[in-house]
Amino acid sequence: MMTCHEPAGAPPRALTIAGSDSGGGAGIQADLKTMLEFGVHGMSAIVAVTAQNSVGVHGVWDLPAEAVRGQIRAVVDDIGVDVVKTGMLSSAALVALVAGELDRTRAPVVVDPVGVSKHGDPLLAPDAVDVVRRELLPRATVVTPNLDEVRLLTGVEVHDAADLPRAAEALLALGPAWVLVKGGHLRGDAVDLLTDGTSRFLLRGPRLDRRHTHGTGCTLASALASRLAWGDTPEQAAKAAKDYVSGALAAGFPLGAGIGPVDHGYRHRR
Ligand SMILES: Nc1ncnc2c1ncn2[C@@H]1O[C@H](COP(=O)(O)OP(=O)(O)O)[C@@H](O)[C@H]1O
Ligand SMILES: Cc1ncc(COP(=O)(O)OP(=O)(O)O)c(N)n1
Repeated sequence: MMTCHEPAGAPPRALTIAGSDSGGGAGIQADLKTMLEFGVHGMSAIVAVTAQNSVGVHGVWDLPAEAVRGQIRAVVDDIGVDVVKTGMLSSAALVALVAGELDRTRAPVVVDPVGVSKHGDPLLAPDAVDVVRRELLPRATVVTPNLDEVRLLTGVEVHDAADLPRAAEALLALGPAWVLVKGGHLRGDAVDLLTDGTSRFLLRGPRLDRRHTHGTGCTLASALASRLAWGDTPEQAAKAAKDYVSGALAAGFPLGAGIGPVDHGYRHRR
């Protein structure tokens, strides 16, 4: 276990371990933009490169294990981290590697268990799902699944907001400290449930009828991680993240022929 001193005068340090989205709306690119918006120093370990745009994912290339391990260790062992966020991890071997590397830090870990893209393109191999369950989720401070990921990880089907507590319980049984189940794919209000099994917080936002929603999940998880790095409680961090993603989603803009990105910089364009 490495311990580093947070230098006086430096912002909190956040490491995203995720895939690259060439289109800039999701993945590492969304994470770093969000981290900048929240005033933390964003750092990255790229696990896979995707050729991706507004109409889909056209190619995926995993990085060699050595390259992923090297990036994580370079950051953790010298610079230090106040929070880690994981996103697309692609393969069973890379999920296992990342889970093991998390033991090198005591920082909180936000796990966004990315399964498929908005266009239905797979971003996690089928045989990696069980490794996420067994090796990654027990290390998570907060796990942030959408409803497809809830079904993939637990088999629980969520049809309306009343099903969210059951989904959260099934996820908590896999070992994370907190679960934030995202109800973005429900009808009606966009309701998310945050719980540690004792406290329960419903985060409710009006459903925004927008086409340009690419990157909502990565953005929410990175905002949450950034606030944790500043010392917020999970409740405070999740509320701030929900506000931010709602604003970014309301300001999403068209790019390309398909689904455009949420606007990570919306606060500068008002
Ligand atoms: N149309 C929408 N209107 C308002 N909030 C939304 C909408 N779609 C998603 N959200 C919110 O965005 C965040 C990310 O959720 P979601 O889109 O379900 O994640 P993912 O990108 O992983 O599928 C959640 O807080 C969710 O409630
Ligand atoms: C490289 C990469 N990582 C994650 C995602 C999924 O991002 P998300 O924020 O869930 O956005 P959508 O794909 O659902 O729009 C991705 N697409 N690419």
